[in-house]
Amino acid sequence: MAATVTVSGRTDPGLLISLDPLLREWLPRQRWFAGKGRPISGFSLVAATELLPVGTRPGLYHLLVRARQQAGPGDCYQLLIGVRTALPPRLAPALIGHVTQGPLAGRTVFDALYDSRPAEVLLEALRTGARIGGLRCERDPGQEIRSGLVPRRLTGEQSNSSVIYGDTFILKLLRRVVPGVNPDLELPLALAREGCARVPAPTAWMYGDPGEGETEPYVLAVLQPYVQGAADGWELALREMAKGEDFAAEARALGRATAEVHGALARALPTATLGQAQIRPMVHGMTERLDAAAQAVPALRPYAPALRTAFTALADLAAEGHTWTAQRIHGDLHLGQCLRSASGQWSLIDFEGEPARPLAERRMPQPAVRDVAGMLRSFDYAAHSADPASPAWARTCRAAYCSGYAEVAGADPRTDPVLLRAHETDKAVYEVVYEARHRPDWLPVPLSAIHRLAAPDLP
Ligand SMILES: Nc1ncnc2c1ncn2[C@@H]1O[C@H](COP(=O)(O)OP(=O)(O)O)[C@@H](O)[C@H]1O
Ligand SMILES: O=P(O)(O)O[C@H]1O[C@H](CO)[C@@H](O[C@H]2O[C@H](CO)[C@@H](O)[C@H](O)[C@H]2O)[C@H](O)[C@H]1O
Repeated sequence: MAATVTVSGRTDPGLLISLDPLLREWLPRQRWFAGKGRPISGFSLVAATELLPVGTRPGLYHLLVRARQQAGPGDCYQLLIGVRTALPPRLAPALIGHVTQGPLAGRTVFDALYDSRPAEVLLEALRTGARIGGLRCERDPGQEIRSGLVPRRLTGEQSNSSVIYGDTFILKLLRRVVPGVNPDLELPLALAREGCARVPAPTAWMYGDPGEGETEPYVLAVLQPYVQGAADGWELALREMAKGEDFAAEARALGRATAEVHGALARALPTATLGQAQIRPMVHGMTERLDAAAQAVPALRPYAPALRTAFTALADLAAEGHTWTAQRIHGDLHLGQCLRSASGQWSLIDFEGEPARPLAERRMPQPAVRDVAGMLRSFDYAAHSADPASPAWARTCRAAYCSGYAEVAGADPRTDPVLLRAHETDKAVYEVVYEARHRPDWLPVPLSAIHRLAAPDLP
């Protein structure tokens, strides 16, 4: 591959002179930008690598850029910046802007993932296990990657950005990145070692060297086999519900798949026992999140005292000496993270956890019921986003999912209602904040669950 490294971010602030005014406008408009609603006060370059020289069509920079917002260091984002003299019409949606200052003055810069050549450069780096400046690729020697696979960008709103290569592989480029082990690579690798076929095994991945004052590398991208002809659980559930079809058999299969993945994770990675000393901070975290959510979303406030009882009930059980097992889990499981292949097999994807939480927290062993609660919420979401809402549909799916889970795990999550209610409440509170921030029209969906969770004994 022709890529050369000619730029080190720490010694080339000139690049940011060109990009700064454009990124201030463009970055906050991206779905994956985590700091919405707070103005950007400036940028610093964590790393910059020239992958294709400026002047070729296109020039290509790989950047790790920290966006400062108010106090604190700010979040670091991975950007692939294409550089051309002018954009062809097909790349119009990728436009970042026309540069008026600094070394790129007179050029047009754009999100290079929209363009095929940059996507090919990435695949070639992964295929060959390349080391390019601060970027380092590794791959599973047991999986073949053919060269020349044709890329297409995955459209649709995502937390990150993905490119599909010849319907054979999918590359996920992480957008908001932090140094350290990322569960989106760590867990699928562990599951592959364990022989668990429910999760596509990583084929190749890319690290970025630590920035100044940092000790751990960044996980930047993961390539994995593309599940062809797959439909995600959310699409399927809505489709079946609209036809008046039962989804119980699929919900049961999903319960079984979840339990298989949990079993493999418990075998592959450390587990822990949670007693009062561990439950107390967990409950404290749930309560804090509830309080913060009630501050941010006024509609939640009337329910807060009743919701808090879901957490205190768990603390009370722990105080009585009850213990629970914790293990590594998916961390943000919902119907959209489940893919059904053309042959009807379910896979789970996207092990990043809730992206807003600190990495260390996301990597801690937790009760597996947390994932179960995520899926139960998802059936409820599907049922209450339909018009008219179908609570009975949700009830059937939720029961079938728990039964399927129990068939494999040997224990039904419903036999621990206090733990389950605490986690469902915590998830619904998270969803209220998520929807208020990202999709205000959807806010009534988690709020209807909040209403039910606050009065659990109502029919
Ligand atoms: N292995 C795969 N095979 C087929 N499609 C996939 C695969 N992995 C992800 N996808 C598709 O890409 C979308 C985004 O992937 P995901 O890992 O959830 O990224 P994000 O973190 O950006 O939400 C999924 O909703 C799914 O449609
Ligand atoms: O898939 P992501 O990692 O981006 O997860 C985030 O976005 C999800 C929505 O796209 C959000 O999920 C919520 O909405 C889903 C329907 O769109 C529903 O199935 C989920 O149960 C509900 O939580 C997720 O919470 C958020 O982290």
